[in-house]
Amino acid sequence: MRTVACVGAGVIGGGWVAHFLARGYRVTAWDPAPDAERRLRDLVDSAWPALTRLGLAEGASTADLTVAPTLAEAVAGADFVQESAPERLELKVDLLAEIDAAAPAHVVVGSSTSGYSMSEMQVRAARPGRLVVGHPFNPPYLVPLVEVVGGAATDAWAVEWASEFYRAAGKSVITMDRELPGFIGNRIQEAAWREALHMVANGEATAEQIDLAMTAGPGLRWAFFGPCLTFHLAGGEGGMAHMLDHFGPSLKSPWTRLESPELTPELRDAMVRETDEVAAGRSNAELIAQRDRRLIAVMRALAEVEAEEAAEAAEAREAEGRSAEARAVGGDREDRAAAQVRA
Ligand SMILES: NC(=O)C1=CN([C@@H]2O[C@H](COP(=O)(O)OP(=O)(O)OC[C@H]3O[C@@H](n4cnc5c(N)ncnc54)[C@H](O)[C@@H]3O)[C@@H](O)[C@H]2O)C=CC1
Ligand SMILES: C[N+](C)(C)CC(=O)CC(=O)[O-]
Repeated sequence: MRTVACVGAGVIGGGWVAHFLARGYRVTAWDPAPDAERRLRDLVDSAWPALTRLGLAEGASTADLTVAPTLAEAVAGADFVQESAPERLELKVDLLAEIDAAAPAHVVVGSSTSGYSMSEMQVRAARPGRLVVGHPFNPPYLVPLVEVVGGAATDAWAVEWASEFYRAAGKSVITMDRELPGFIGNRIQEAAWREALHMVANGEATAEQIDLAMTAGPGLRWAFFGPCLTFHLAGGEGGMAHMLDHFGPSLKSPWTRLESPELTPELRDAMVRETDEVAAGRSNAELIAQRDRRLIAVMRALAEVEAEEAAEAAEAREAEGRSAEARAVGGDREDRAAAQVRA
């Protein structure tokens, strides 16, 4: 497994390219946009310092990227294909059929779609059995999660194979056993996003307040405990059961407005204007560099704490082993003494 083809090389496709290169794969990319190669190489170059800080696979190099002139040439020698074209159903349906026709017959194809089901997308492919969803999170070269799920016509082996491959390529994989609109991660974050849009639409909160509410509040905890474990602790000694009995009824209060708000031109403009204020003049490149440094800082801090916990657990196991041994030796001595008394 050496070569990955990335079809579509925008924000996500380019992020996948950077990830696979950093993991030591050869990558062939294809994107029909005239300026795609320049954009892709810029993205890889801007991601590389973060990836280098995080640790590259042996021999990993940006020189292992080839931008192919055609889709067929990009996928011809691939061991895996990752599709990251625009989120338009018709486009995905046609493109996946084209990839399927051009890629070697045994090769699995993953789609980065953030919402369509593979059942909807695989309908024109001649060999739909090898098509899976592999939904990443931005930027795919740093955020580990990939949600893997097949469609009605996907073979079980392809889902298994893709999950194993992503894992071997350094990702945290959720293999889903059924299709779920929006998968899991987006179901959760879109709920928060709908609430944010409602609050801006109603003039109840600004983009700045919403971002601070998340980064200084729940977001900080969600980096290591998810919403379930976090709320388990909110129930004190009674845990999740007390938490649900205590706060469950308030879920039906008018706090939440989970129907989507009307995305009026006014709401759209307010979101754009207020988010620009939050960005406070920082360019996209500056924001990406800040985001990547912060993500790495959080990942490093967590890795450090996990290593300390693992060392403490190993020490505790060793101490337990030593005292079990001491008890066994003591018991042995007592048995011998008792035998002498009996004799
Ligand atoms: N942007 C995000 O945060 C995330 C996006 N995704 C998914 O990733 C996919 C790509 O989204 P983005 O990278 O954000 O979009 P994007 O607009 O940044 O990139 C799409 C790229 O596809 C290229 N393209 C256009 N037509 C194409 C075709 N027929 N074949 C191949 N490439 C073509 C475009 O030139 C462009 O470079 C979508 O399915 C999206 O839902 C998944 C997770 C997160
Ligand atoms: C905005 N989005 C729905 C395309 C986001 C995702 O799908 C995942 C992410 O990176 O947050």
